[in-house]
Amino acid sequence: MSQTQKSIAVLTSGGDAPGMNAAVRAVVRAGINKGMKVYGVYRGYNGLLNGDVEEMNLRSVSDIIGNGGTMLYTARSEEYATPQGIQRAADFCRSIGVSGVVVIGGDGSFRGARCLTNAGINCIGVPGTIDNDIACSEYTVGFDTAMNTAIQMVDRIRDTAQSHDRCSIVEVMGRRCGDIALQTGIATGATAILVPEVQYNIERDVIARIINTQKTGKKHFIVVVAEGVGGVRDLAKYVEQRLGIESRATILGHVQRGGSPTLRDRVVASEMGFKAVELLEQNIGNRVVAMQGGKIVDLDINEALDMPRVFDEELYKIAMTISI
Ligand SMILES: Nc1ncnc2c1ncn2[C@@H]1O[C@H](COP(=O)(O)OP(=O)(O)O)[C@@H](O)[C@H]1O
Ligand SMILES: O=P(O)(O)OC[C@H]1O[C@](O)(COP(=O)(O)O)[C@@H](O)[C@@H]1O
Ligand SMILES: [Mg+2]
Repeated sequence: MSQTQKSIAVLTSGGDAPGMNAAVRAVVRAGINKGMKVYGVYRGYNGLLNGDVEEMNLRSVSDIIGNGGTMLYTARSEEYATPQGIQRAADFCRSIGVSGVVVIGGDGSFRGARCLTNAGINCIGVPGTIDNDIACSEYTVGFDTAMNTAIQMVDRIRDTAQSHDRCSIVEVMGRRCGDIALQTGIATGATAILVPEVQYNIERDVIARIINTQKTGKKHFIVVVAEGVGGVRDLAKYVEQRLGIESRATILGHVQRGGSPTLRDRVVASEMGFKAVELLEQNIGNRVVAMQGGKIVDLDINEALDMPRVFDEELYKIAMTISI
C-alpha cells in the first residue's frame, strides 16, 4: 500500500432500508476505483466502537444490489451517542488510517455523522430510510420499495375487506413522518388518512368520510393510519360500534422494511453512494447527499439538519378530494 493511499469507511445505521446494499456497493466500488482503501463497518456506529470492520474488495459487494436489508448490518447505538463514544469512534478511525466515513442512514445517523466530523473524521451522509423524512432531500433510499410493498399489502387487504363489506384500518410505518401513510393512502384509494403532521378529528376525518362514501353506495372502506398516530385496534372497534360496519385492524410493521429494492432505489442509491465518495476524495466532510429537483446534490450537514420538513399538504388535499 502506498503511503498516500486514502482510506475511507462505509456504514449503515438506524432502521435498514431496501437499497442500502446498492449504496454500500457504490461506495466500495467507487472508492476502490479512485485508488482508495475502503473498509466496511459492521452494525452502524457500534462497529467503530468495537473495531468490527473489514477491508472490502470489488467482490465483497458482488450479488448484493438486488437484496433488501444491509450486508453491513445496522444498529441504533446509544453508546456511540455520547462524547466518549464519539471520541472512541474517531480515535479508532485514526488508528486504522480512515480519514472519511460514508454514513448511510436517517436523520439520527446524520447527527452522529456531524459529531464524528467535529471529532476530526470527515463524514458524508447518504439518506437511507423508508420514512422519507430527510427534509433537505426530496427522496430517501428505501422509500419507493417500502411504498410498493405497502400498496401491495393494502390491495390484498382491500380484496378481503370488499368481500366482507368491511372497514379495514391499516397502520403503516412512520413515527414522526406521514409520507408513507399519505402516499399509501392515495395509491390505494383510502377513504381516510391519518398522519402525525395534520391535526385530526375522528368524527370529521374518519366517521363523516365513511358516512359520505356510504351514501354513494360504497360498502367497504380503507383507512390508512401512520404509526405515529397509532391506535388502529381502538379505531376499528370505534368504527364498528359507531357505524355498525364490521371492522378489522392490521399493522403492516416490518414487512415494509424488507424486500428486493426497486429500480428507483437501486439507481438513486448508486448515484448517492458515488457522490459521497467524490466528496471524500476532495477531503470534503460534513455534507449530506440529497436529491433536489431530481438531481443529486450535496449540502452542509448543519443546514440539512436545521431544515424543517415540509409535509405535502397539496397531495393530502388531493387524496381527501378524490377518495370519496
Ligand atoms: N444527536 C446525536 N448525536 C450523536 N449520535 C446520534 C445522535 N442521534 C442519533 N445518533 C446515532 O445514530 C444512530 C441512528 O439514529 P436513529 O435516529 O435511530 O436512526 P436514523 O438514522 O434512521 O434516523 C443512533 O443510534 C445513534 O447512535
Ligand atoms: O426497527 P424499529 O426499532 O422497530 O423501528 C421502527 C421505526 O423504524 C422505521 O421503520 C425507520 O426509521 P429510521 O430510518 O429513522 O430508523 C420507522 O418507520 C419506524 O418508526
Ligand atoms: Mg430517522
